Amino acid sequence: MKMNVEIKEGLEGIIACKTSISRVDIEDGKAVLEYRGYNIHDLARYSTYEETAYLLLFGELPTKKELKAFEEELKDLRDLPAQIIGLLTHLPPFTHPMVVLRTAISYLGSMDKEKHFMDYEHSIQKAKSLIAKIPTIIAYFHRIRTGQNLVHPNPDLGHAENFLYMLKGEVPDRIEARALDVDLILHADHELNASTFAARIAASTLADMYACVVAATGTLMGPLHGGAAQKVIEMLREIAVPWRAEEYVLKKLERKERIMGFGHRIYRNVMDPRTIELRNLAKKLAKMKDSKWFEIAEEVAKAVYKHKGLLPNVDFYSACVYACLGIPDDLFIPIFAMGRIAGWTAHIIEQYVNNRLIRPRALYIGEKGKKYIPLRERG
Ligand SMILES: CC(=O)SCCNC(=O)CCNC(=O)[C@H](O)C(C)(C)COP(=O)(O)OP(=O)(O)OC[C@H]1O[C@@H](n2cnc3c(N)ncnc32)[C@H](O)[C@@H]1OP(=O)(O)O
Ligand SMILES: O=C([O-])CC(=O)C(=O)O
Repeated sequence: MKMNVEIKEGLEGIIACKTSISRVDIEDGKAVLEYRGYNIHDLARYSTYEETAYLLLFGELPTKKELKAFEEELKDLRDLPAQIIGLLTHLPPFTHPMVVLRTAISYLGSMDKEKHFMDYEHSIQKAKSLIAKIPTIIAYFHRIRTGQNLVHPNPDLGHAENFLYMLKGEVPDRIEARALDVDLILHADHELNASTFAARIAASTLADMYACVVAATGTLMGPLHGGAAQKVIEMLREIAVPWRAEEYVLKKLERKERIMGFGHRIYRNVMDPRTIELRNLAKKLAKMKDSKWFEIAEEVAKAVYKHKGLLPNVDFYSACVYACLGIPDDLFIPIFAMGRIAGWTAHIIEQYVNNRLIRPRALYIGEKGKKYIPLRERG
């Protein structure tokens, strides 16, 4: 390969596939995010997670009848096979819940005799099952590791509301349930982010859907991607009071350390549209719960902008939302996955339908043509 070939480190700006699932663009200096052509602000205002998941999977908003049927199907698929509950009780209680999720999804795959069927109907069925079961895996593991009885899914409750109910053992109030619902809508898809790309790479080899979702789950966990949300709350806890925020930020920047929840590959100098919605949610919840997290977060955001010119990303205010909802820190990334599963599965299906193996090239920069010296002569 020629040495003057241009390499885009981190594949920045490279168009790697076509998609009709979500669109991220900068138009007239403002960021636009649409799912299947619908603006994220409209979806956050009027939709539910179930409706948004339907939209991502099927490409159109459902009719009332279609939505009802979809919601009922998800409810029917919520509970876990006994083997998965067994797995959750056997994993060490200190296991990170993201590792638990990855392992449980892999186990679900081992139990699905039809996992190798990649046609549209089978794929949609697996997607529905994963969307329905991921909240139960997260909530059950949390109850098991904290020595509490399992709270089984409640068919009278919607997706987000039921998750909070299974996690905490009581039906959440309407505002809290809606806050999580909106958060899940906002996390449901984001074009070719790292975890979705990982899922599509796996799908391009015709790996089964569980294998693709395991690849995505492992990728989401990294702190430069979804893992940042947990790091954000750890940072806010360390700062503890709003007046310490600027000093904390300055010290981090002096040490050339990254401040979690800031910066984005696409939204360089424009606000991530999801951040606008999540900031409003975090503000409202902080007021309602008399929580300090929003106030500290605001001071951090001001300081990071003043000293580095960076804007908060989706992980920043979502961390405040989860903290105000009383969700344990290490469940922040699994909740991201609980939202993103709709996007991951839609992308896996899109990849299956129009597949070509994803296999880019690398420019070799190591030594060449070296003479092999047998071990006995190497000393
Ligand atoms: C759901 C999501 O995945 S959203 C992203 C979640 N991740 C985080 O919040 C982790 C913190 N953020 C980051 O590490 C980065 O901004 C990323 C990984 C999101 C994007 O990275 P890239 O697109 O590769 O940006 P890149 O690394 O080129 O950064 C450009 C400049 O901004 C700086 N920068 C970017 N993010 C940060 C940050 N969070 N804190 C401090 N400096 C930062 C870089 O050091 C670099 O500065 P320089 O030009 O002075 O060297
Ligand atoms: O798109 C990205 O690179 C990261 C992101 O915001 C997401 O996955 O939601």
